[in-house]
Amino acid sequence: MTFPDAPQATAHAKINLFLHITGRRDDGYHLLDSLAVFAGAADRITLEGPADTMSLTIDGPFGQGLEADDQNLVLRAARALQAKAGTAFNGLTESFRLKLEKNLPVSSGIGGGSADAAGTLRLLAREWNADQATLFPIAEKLGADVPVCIAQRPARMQGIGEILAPAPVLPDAGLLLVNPGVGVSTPEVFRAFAAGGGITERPQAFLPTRWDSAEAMVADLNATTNDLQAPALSQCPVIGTVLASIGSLPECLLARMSGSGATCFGIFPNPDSAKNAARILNEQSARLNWWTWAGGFHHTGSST
Ligand SMILES: C[C@@](CO)(OP(=O)(O)O)[C@H](O)COP(=O)(O)OP(=O)(O)OC[C@H]1O[C@@H](n2ccc(N)nc2=O)[C@H](O)[C@@H]1O
Ligand SMILES: Nc1ncnc2c1ncn2[C@@H]1O[C@H](COP(=O)(O)OP(=O)(O)O)[C@@H](O)[C@H]1O
Repeated sequence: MTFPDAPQATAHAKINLFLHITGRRDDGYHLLDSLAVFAGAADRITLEGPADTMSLTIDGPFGQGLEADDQNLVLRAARALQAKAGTAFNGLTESFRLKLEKNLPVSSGIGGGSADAAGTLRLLAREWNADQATLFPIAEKLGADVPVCIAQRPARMQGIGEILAPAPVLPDAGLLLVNPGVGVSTPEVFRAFAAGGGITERPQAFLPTRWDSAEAMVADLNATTNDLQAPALSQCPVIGTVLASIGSLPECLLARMSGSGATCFGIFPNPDSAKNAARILNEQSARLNWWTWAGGFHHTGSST
């Protein structure tokens, strides 16, 4: 049982509105230029109580198939912060029973695991009075997407994700997320990208300081792309069906894949038009058992 006032963190889905690959480091990691934003859809992490060692239980619609083992990003984040900033009593570092409510599909290009790691760091930082400067080096080691998930605010991501620059203030647009239930491996998609010819030389994308409407945002996004979409599609052809389905919905302004896939998003004039589109898509594709979510952005303003 979870107590109503148990400390909790929400771990919001990250969406790459565009993703350009600009180079490659000597260690093989790809350099990116990407606009990362956050959707209302979220996992939830709860600190259920004290324990002798860090422990984790998982529930929620996508909890099955995700192990609560040492590799889980919640436990890895908890232990990494514990080692740096944990409070000790009688010679023992404080540990907790953690619970993860997994609402976001796994390995799906919306950074659910990264968001969980960042949410766990925020939650435990409150318990142990750790500041953001302590969290960042830990976040970077946990994964390329974890730093942007700390603030969960729109940011332009560069480097491999560790360089965060201000993003435009977002409009109150509608967002539809659709995942066809097929997990996609991020390293394999990057490998397919490299095998398919690699980097396209192009001028850096222009981004204004704000967008006042979904239409203005989409006008600029139309000059960008997701470089991982074609390689992901070659590995997982159903992504093409998802993109075509989103693009055919009423009032859809843009249909694109997020991250390394397979989740795709649609941009709509406002959250209600996105919810209406989701209702129509769910009726059309009920037999396919796709995961859908519709609403708005989590935060519209950048933190940097
Ligand atoms: C592609 C992106 C875009 O936001 O999102 P997702 O599809 O994961 O949501 C991220 O860069 C993914 O970040 P993240 O999922 O944290 O990746 P990591 O665990 O650090 O890396 C997994 C593997 O992907 C490859 N990788 C990852 C990031 C990067 N910039 N270049 C890479 O080549 C590497 O082979 C690495 O071993
Ligand atoms: N709490 C977690 N949630 C999701 N995936 C996790 C978690 N902990 C570890 N993982 C592992 O991290 C990998 C990437 O997961 P995820 O962040 O969902 O992918 P993506 O960034 O593509 O959406 C998967 O192989 C998964 O097994």
